[in-house]
Amino acid sequence: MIPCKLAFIGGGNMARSLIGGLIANGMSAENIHVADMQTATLETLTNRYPVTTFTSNQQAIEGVDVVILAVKPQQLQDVVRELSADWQPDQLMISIAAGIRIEDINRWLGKSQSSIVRAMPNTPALVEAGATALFANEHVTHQQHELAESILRACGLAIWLQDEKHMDAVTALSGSGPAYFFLVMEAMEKAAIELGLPQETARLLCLETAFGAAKMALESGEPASTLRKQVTSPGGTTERAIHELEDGGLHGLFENALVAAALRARELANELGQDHHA
Ligand SMILES: NC(=O)C1=CN([C@@H]2O[C@H](COP(=O)(O)OP(=O)(O)OC[C@H]3O[C@@H](n4cnc5c(N)ncnc54)[C@H](OP(=O)(O)O)[C@@H]3O)[C@@H](O)[C@H]2O)C=CC1
Ligand SMILES: O=C(O)[C@@H]1CCC=N1
Repeated sequence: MIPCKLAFIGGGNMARSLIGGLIANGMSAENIHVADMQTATLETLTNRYPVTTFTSNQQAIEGVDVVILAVKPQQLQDVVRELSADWQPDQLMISIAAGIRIEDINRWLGKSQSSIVRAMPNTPALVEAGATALFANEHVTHQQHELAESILRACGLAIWLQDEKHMDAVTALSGSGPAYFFLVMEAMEKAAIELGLPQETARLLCLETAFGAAKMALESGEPASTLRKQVTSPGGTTERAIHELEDGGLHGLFENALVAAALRARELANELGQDHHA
């Protein structure tokens, strides 16, 4: 059980995943408020979960302990400024927006000593297999620290960062990461279908293989390189396939991809961290 009342501002993809994970983990939907400007988005949510919905952000945060900002980075400044008037000193704000720094959120909120956590979750939170990194400012109390961790841990792994500057790399790795694996799945399935497998057979074998590889890497504790070598018989089939992937520049591609994502997070912070109301 998570002992708090929680409001999501923004009821889109990531909020939906976190809400699904929290409810699957025993959080009472009664304690979850969700605000969004789109009634259709709210309806999609209430069709699945009996959460309380609002079209007013101010009303949604009334009486809650924790507010999770789940709007796009481009919408964050307006939302934080809007919440400022009604913000209570004992409330905890958790921003999941890519890039945006705590110091900017704090300035937009305009209060001294506000408790703010930055978190970078990912969509597998929906099935309680998420991975989230968190960073707290100095005003977050021990109890709020535990609360933030318990909320994100309900959705999977939750780990604290020692330095906020690591958040951009986390965003590039695990925030965006599910999309990379989904892309690899798409590519592998397509190639298997081209080799003649029926679509459903290709899909199931591909997904179980991805799941099995991740489970084995987690449970064995062996480095991925060791596990890869165990599959790669000298002169065998895997060796040929890996040769193709490495020849095609797989390592360099991932390096470029993660650098590009982290740079985009920094760009978002620099573009959007400016005060457009100043
Ligand atoms: N998707 C992901 O995998 C991850 C996303 N994030 C972060 O989570 C945040 C949300 O992303 P995501 O869920 O994908 O985005 P979505 O666009 O799916 O969700 C955001 C929701 O907020 C609504 N919204 C816009 N403005 C307001 C407002 N002023 N008040 C209330 N609601 C508003 C949007 O409505 P409308 O569509 O009309 O604008 C939309 O329904 C982003 O900051 C992103 O960086 C972090 C980790 C992973
Ligand atoms: O693509 C994005 O910007 C967000 C942040 C991490 C995952 N999705």
